[in-house]
Amino acid sequence: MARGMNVTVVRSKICGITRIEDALAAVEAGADAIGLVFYGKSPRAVSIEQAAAILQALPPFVTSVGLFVDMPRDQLQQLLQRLPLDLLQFHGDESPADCEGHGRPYIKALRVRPGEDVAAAMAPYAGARGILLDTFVEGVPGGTGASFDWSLVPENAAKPIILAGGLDAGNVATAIRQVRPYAVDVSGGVEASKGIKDAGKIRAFVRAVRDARCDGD
Ligand SMILES: O=C(O)c1ccccc1NCC(=O)[C@H](O)[C@H](O)COP(=O)(O)O
Repeated sequence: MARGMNVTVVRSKICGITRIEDALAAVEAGADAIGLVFYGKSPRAVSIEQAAAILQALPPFVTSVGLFVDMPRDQLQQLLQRLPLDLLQFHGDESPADCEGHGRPYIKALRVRPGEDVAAAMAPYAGARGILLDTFVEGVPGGTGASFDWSLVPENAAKPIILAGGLDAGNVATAIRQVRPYAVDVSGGVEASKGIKDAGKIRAFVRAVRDARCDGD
């Protein structure tokens, strides 16, 4: 039983996309979603204009995810008037109320500390479509390239779990077998340099996700 849902195919999101060519490489590799970072301190941040061009270039049936870190509500709502993002990912200290009321579904990212009670941390976000579990690094809200203790992921999570943090083509199959997530998410593990994706690494990652087999499958 995958955490949160009983899926036979684990979905994948390629995050930190900054170029149309990288978005299309993710789509061609079979990724299910792409992530666009609207957090200015990240080397993967995109402008509204960059994001609009990337979204315009996407073919159908690929979910576009906007990533935010404690963005003021009015600024977020102005951005959403200009960008047809399918899903919002809140990666900061947003309360459930901060995540609601934008007219878009959302996922909440939780950064997992050693020994964290993840089920308790998830509980307030009943309105989320899913919970992204990432690695806690002091002062770095996301894109750390570091993994966390996957044994901390609750067995019967109340929401679909998206596993993130330090994944790459070399470890994602092990992560899937251990955690059995609804989906996986990667940024640094498919890059040539910060914000510049490597199409070959993207293909290898998605292939490794597709080839991963859970016990009993
Ligand atoms: O990717 C970033 O630079 C980033 C910056 C600030 C907030 C979130 C960010 N990324 C969010 C993601 O969903 C990443 O894919 C996730 O943190 C995993 O990153 P990585 O460990 O590099 O695969």
